[in-house]
Amino acid sequence: MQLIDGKAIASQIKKEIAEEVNTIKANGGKTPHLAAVLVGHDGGSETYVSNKVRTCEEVGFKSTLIRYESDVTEKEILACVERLNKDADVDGFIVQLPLPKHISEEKVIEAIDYRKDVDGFHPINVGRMSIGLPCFISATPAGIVELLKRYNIPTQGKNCVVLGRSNIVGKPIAGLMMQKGYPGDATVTVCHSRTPNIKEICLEADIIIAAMGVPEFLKGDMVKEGVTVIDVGTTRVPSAETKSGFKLKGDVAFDEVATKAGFITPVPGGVGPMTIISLMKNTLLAGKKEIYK
Ligand SMILES: Nc1nc(=O)c2c([nH]1)NC[C@@H]1CN(c3ccc(C(=O)N[C@@H](CCC(=O)O)C(=O)O)cc3)C=[N+]21
Repeated sequence: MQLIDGKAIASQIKKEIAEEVNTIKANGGKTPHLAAVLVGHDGGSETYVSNKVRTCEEVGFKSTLIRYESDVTEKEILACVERLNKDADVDGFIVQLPLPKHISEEKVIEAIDYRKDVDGFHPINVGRMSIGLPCFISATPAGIVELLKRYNIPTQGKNCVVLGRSNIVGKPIAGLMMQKGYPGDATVTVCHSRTPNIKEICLEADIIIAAMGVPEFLKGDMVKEGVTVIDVGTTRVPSAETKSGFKLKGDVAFDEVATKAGFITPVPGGVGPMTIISLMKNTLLAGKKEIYK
C-alpha cells in the first residue's frame, strides 16, 4: 500500500506558485488577489476559509475576507457579489458554501462573474468543463486529478467508481475521469444514495472516488486488492481526543481499506490540502487572464 501524500504534494506546488508570484511582482505585474465571502460561524467553513486565507499569504497573494452573520439577507449577499464583480483589483472570489437556508446558493453562484469564479461553480464554467473548453475547474476535482497525475496512477480503460453525485465533486470528477486523455479515458460509474448494489459495483473498481459525505462508508469488504482509493469526505465528528473537540472523518474506513488498497489518500492530509492549492492555481490563472480575457 502506498499513501498518497496530498499535504506533501500541496506544499511542493505551493512553492512553485510562490516562485511564480515573486517573478510576477519582480516584473512589476499585479499581485493576484483572492476574496472570500463567509456567512455564519459554522466550524468547518471557518477552518476551510482561514486555511485558504493563510495559504494566500504563504504564496504572496493579496486576500480579502468578507464576513457576514448568518441572518444576512440574500439581497445583501447579492450586492456583495456585485461589488466584487466590479472591483478591478479582485481577480477571483469565492462564496463559501453551504449558505443559510434562506439564501439561494444557485442565485448567488449565478450572480458571480464567471471570469472571477475561481471555485468553478458557475454554470458557464461547469458547462465549458463538460465539453472540454478552457474554464475554471472546481478545486476539489482539480486536486484529485493532480494527485492521480503526480502518482502516475493509470486511468485509461480502468473502472472508476464515483460515490456521490454532488455538483461540486461527484458530477465534475465523473466528467473529468471519462474525458479523453490522461488522467481520463476511464469507464466511469456513478453511485449514490439510491444505488442498490454499491458493494457489487465497488468490488469491480480499479479506482474509487468516495464523495458521499458519509463517514467511513467504504469498508474493507467492498474493495478489491490493489484498488486506488481517493477519499473526499470531510465530516466533522465530535471527539474527546482533539483540542478543537472535533475530528475530521473521511468516507473511507481507512484501516480496513488500506490493507487491500494499492494507493490511498488519508483524511486529513489527502484531498483537502489539494483543494486549497487548486483554488490558488485558479486565482493565479485569473490574475494572469489566462482563461478569460
Ligand atoms: N465555495 C466553496 N468552495 C469550496 O472549495 C468549499 C466550500 N465552498 N465549502 C466546503 C468545501 C470543503 N472544502 C475543503 C477545503 C479544505 C479542506 C482542508 O484543508 N482539509 C484539511 C484539514 C483541515 C482541518 O483540519 O479541518 C485536510 O484534509 O488535510 C477541506 C475541505 C472546500 N469546500
